[in-house]
Amino acid sequence: MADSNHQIQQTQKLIPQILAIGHPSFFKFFSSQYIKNYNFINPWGSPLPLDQFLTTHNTEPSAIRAIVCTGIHPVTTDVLRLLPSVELVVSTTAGLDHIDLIECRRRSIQVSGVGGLYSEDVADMGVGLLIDVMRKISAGDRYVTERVKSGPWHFSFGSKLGGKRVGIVGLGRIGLEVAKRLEAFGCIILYHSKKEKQFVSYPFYSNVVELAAKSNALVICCALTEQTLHLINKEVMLALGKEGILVNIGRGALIDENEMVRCLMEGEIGGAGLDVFENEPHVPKELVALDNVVLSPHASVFTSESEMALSDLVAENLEAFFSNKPLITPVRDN
Ligand SMILES: O=CC(=O)O
Repeated sequence: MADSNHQIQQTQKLIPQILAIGHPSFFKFFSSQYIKNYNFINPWGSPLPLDQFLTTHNTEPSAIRAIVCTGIHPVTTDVLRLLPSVELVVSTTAGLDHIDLIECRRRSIQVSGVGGLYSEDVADMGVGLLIDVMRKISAGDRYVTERVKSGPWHFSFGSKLGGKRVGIVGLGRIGLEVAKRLEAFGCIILYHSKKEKQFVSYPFYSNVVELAAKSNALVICCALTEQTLHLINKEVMLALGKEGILVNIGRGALIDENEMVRCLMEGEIGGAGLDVFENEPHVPKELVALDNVVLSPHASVFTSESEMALSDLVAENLEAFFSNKPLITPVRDN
């Protein structure tokens, strides 16, 4: 018995202990490929506070040098404080609003993100939602399957995508992919970003209200920060106007959701395609009833291909860190 305890302790020393913060499905998939390399300690679903959880699982907090997080639970200063030896936070998400980056910087904790891993998938979803709202694909599906099964069909017209002016809010990796796709559909691209990008010729608007006033649709794909919280407020929505469409593939709180619901109910904007919500998984019930709104369960990053690539990328970042090499996809400015 003593021997086997000793063996377990030795193994724990050799296999890095990693705190897994997030839904177990990713860790299950990841472990199916990299089970031998890492020992994941996942407090998901435990009612215990993290410190008690670690004690109960015989884990010495100072043995944990890395965290992998999937964005469902925040990596706060309090979490980091419990782990005095953490030197790396690996995020499986494009958005990093769940990580206290300031505390990481203060403690010189490295952070890795996903680079451009999801950009195409998220952009596809953004364009898909826009087309769906404009051409009423989901509304048409409900019309055919739930309402008028036997005809005759009298379904209201949608609107043409080609020629529309689309304002992209956040011209980062995802925004650029959205722009590329919509240009191919014949749309005119305008944008708002933290800074003007010299490498594109699209018109830049430092003011989102002005961008909205010049756009038929806004596609929101910027990061959620203190500065961008409720960036899309009543003024922006009124400027977008009664025919205007909002697509959100960023984070729910980028839009003032109560105001958006009111604008949709009162016809102040024309429609919305939403992959994200302010208090997920809560979705305002008013949205469910509207035919000019298309809802998606925060799914833009999820494809079988991206899951596979993500798993490899997380492993590569962990491997780089544990071999004292530079991270593959470090978060800049951290
Ligand atoms: O929303 C998903 C992500 O940020 O990766």
